[in-house]
Amino acid sequence: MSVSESLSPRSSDIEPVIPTTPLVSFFERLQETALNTFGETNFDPKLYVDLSLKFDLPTTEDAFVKLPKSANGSLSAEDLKGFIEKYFESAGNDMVYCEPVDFVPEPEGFLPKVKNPEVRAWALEVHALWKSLSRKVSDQVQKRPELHSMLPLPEPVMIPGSRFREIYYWDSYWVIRGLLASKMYETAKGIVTNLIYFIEEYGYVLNGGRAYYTNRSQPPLLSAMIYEIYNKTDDMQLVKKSLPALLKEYCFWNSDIHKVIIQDSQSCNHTLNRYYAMWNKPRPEATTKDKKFASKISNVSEKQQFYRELASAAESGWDFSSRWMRNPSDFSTLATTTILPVDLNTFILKMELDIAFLAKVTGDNSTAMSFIEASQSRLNAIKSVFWNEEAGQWLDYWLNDSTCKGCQTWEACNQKQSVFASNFIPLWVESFYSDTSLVEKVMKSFQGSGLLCAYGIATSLMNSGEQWDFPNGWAPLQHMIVEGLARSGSKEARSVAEDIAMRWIRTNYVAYKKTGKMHEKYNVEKCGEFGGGGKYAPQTGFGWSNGVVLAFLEEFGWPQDQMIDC
Ligand SMILES: OC[C@H]1O[C@H](O[C@H]2O[C@H](CO)[C@@H](O)[C@H](O)[C@H]2O)[C@H](O)[C@@H](O)[C@@H]1O
Repeated sequence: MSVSESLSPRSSDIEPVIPTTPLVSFFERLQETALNTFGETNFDPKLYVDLSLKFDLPTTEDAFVKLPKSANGSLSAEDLKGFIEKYFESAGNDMVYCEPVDFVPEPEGFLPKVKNPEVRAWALEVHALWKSLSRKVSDQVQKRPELHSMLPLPEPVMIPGSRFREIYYWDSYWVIRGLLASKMYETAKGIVTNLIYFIEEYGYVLNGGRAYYTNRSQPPLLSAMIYEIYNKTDDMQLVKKSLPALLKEYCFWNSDIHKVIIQDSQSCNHTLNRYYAMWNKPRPEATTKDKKFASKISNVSEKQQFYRELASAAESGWDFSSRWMRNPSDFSTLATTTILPVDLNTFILKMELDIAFLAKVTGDNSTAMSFIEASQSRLNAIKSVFWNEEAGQWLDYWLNDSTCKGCQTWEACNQKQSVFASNFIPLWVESFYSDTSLVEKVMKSFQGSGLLCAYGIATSLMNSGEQWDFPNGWAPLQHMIVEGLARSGSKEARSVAEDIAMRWIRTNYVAYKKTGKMHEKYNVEKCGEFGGGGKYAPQTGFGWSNGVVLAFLEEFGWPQDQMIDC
């Protein structure tokens, strides 16, 4: 029996939906009323699901239904504003600022390779941003959780910033990489403790720390966080505490809904994974928008499926992208659950390798062996299903349908021929470095792909208007590709990596000087310009961008007389 078969719970429910709380349902009603009353201008639906109640839910609902309505059922903006002020705490009040225990303005041994004084001064400013992003869940949430969508957590968190006022799963990996460069090991461990707490409570790491994020996860990088922290701190206690949680998380990703079997041309079966949210309704943080996107779908089960595709795209972290659409100009053709994604399977390969490593250091050789075997099977699967020799890239694989009963036969035409940054993510994992001709081929393919722009790596080649597409560049994608090239063992690849890191640092620096802020995403065609598109206004702060700048400066440094302006 394989490691995933022996660990995986067999769910009989193939279309699972995790129920939401009465509070979140009420917030959704409030959100819809707010849109109808205040109008579209500057409307952010997430604001309404991030409020806290001042009184209990029945009292608040009672006051809500008693609000005076005109003949056509509408409320006055003044009445609704007054109601919100009287009955709710503002969004963000459920977290309090908290000074990180291990923050010092200039840590000893901070970024030793950064010699240029201007770059060093800026890096210290970015380092200081940890103070503005550090929060602790308020005591009010711990005392009366039923009044809040914020979930209680044992340790402080780093929020991404702006409208993202809670912890996020995959963002935390790059936050932690930055914290390690900032020598803030205790803060990094606290973040991991929170994510482990999610696994203990829910069986997996939630998309984020809110009651409306309990129906899906995000790209699984917890093992990678623990691996990085252990390498810097040798903290065996942390490893021992995390292993049971990692095994549980591994089961979650290998549950029936996430698992797909593909039979290759040699009749060999491969198990791979996909994103699959346990939700078939509008995402509460975007109910008003999701209903609008679904408005032209009249069939009830097709509508439910569309909502599942939306939530599954959110689970992928790439919400939203032409990558998940059958027809990139029609958002209602989202088909996330019909795709086996290259990056998700790379993350699970990394999880297998990390668990094997962490089990070995605790002396648990039998777990280590099983996970080495699991990683070898996945390597074969990645090669057989995703690798495309002609392109020199790993391509997402489109399933024949999303039901995934039994196994599907591999067909070359099901590899998606479009170029996405995710096609190069496997190079982030060391398993591929021993094949020097493969590294060379992938590097050449990347250089000729069109993704490498003047100020970083574009997410795709298509300008669909979605945020996970051209011309946006995202910190996590820059980091994984740069780190993969830099560690691959090829000298040339390392110098390509350094060049990309410098382009990215430059544009982050110039944007910071212009706006005073670090941004969630950047426009890789224009120096110092932040990204746009998508379904919400561009955000600042910003956890993963700060983390990647610090990690790049740690790895490559910045020479004394190298200019940083564009
Ligand atoms: O509210 C819309 C979506 O917001 C999140 O996604 C985006 O921000 C996250 C935090 O930086 C990031 O992890 C994700 O990659 C972004 O696309 C949230 O994760 C989504 O679930 C949510 O629908």
